[in-house]
Amino acid sequence: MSVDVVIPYKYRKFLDEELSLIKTVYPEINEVVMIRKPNSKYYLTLNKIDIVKNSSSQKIILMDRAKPSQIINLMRETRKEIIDRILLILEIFAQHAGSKEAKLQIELAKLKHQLPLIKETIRYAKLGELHGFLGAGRYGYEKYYRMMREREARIRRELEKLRSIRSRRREHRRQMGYPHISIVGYTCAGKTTLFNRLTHNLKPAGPEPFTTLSPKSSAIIIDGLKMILTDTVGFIRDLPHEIIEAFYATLEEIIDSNIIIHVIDASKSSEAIIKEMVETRRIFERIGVHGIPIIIALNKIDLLNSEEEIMDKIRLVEKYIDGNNVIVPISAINGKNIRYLLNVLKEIIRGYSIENLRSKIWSQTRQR
Ligand SMILES: Nc1nc2c(ncn2[C@@H]2O[C@H](COP(=O)(O)OP(=O)(O)OP(=O)(O)O)[C@@H](O)[C@H]2O)c(=O)[nH]1
Repeated sequence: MSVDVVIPYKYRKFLDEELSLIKTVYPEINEVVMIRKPNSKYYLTLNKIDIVKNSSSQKIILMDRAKPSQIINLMRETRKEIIDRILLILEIFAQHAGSKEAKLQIELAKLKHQLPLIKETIRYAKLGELHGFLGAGRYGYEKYYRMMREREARIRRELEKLRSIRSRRREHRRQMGYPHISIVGYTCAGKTTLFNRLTHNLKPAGPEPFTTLSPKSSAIIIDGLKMILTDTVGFIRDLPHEIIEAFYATLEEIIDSNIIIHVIDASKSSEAIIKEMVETRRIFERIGVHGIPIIIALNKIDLLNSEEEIMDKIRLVEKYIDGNNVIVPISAINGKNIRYLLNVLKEIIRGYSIENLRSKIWSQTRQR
């Protein structure tokens, strides 16, 4: 099924990234419409409405947040289904949801996101403004709304139960005294590939975003030192706060880590890398990551053309880190520098200071 895409002008620099997100669910994109200033009633301006109205697609992907009233008006005007950016991300999550917890979290986020829209639909129905398309009747919507609220309460209770089981499991791990390492980073940075390399596990790793949805942990032993490694869900630029909240249990693991491995795709442009560093820091602040040593795994160096290019990327990232961070350039796919990475992990766990480590790594990197 082909779709039309509406992208606010502010995202023009990330057009490729936004389109690749969409393509993971809807491979066939028909029209791409850029919007400078949304129309207060329809979100789209009237001449842009004509473009999507006359296209052959049945759905419009609106890569922004729109008011419920704007969505309903646009649906009425175009007679097409509207999927906004949050719903799209939830659809991508749903494609990869493995655990029961992840599935419930997605459903909860979806319900929470749709409730205001249903409420607005009821308001319109009460005003008698929804004839024909969307005009399923006020009582139908009210019943649906009540059902959704009940389902929401049930999911919350279930999630609470699952969360406490998981925190008991974490507590157990802590009591066993094993250090906990979380692998975090943007979607498609190579987290799962690195996790697989470090644990020799076989987990799905693919070019499409969000291959990892529920936290997966595995024990690894480096020179007799046992530690627990966890692969986490991928971050996304402008991650909607509704999703942060819904995925709190997943991200919770990060706060409890002794060390964080932040995987960055070094083959991206400098601008994209800086944006990701800044955004990741914001996410860390939001979920309460403080004082945890962070290893920046500058991944995919096999895609860079020369040692100089690798050094350039290291220098770039260095400008955005603090004293608690150390950079290790790696290739998760061919294993380059993985031994360095393991050594750094080991040294941090043994109490080696990041400052000392940093100069050691630098000299090793230069000698390669
Ligand atoms: N060239 C190259 N490709 C890599 C490397 N590491 C990962 N990839 C590729 O990058 C893509 C994404 O890798 P994943 O490991 O699934 O990425 P992820 O960060 O776990 O992604 P999400 O689960 O979506 O958050 C896959 O096609 C990998 O094969 C690397 O070191 N070099």
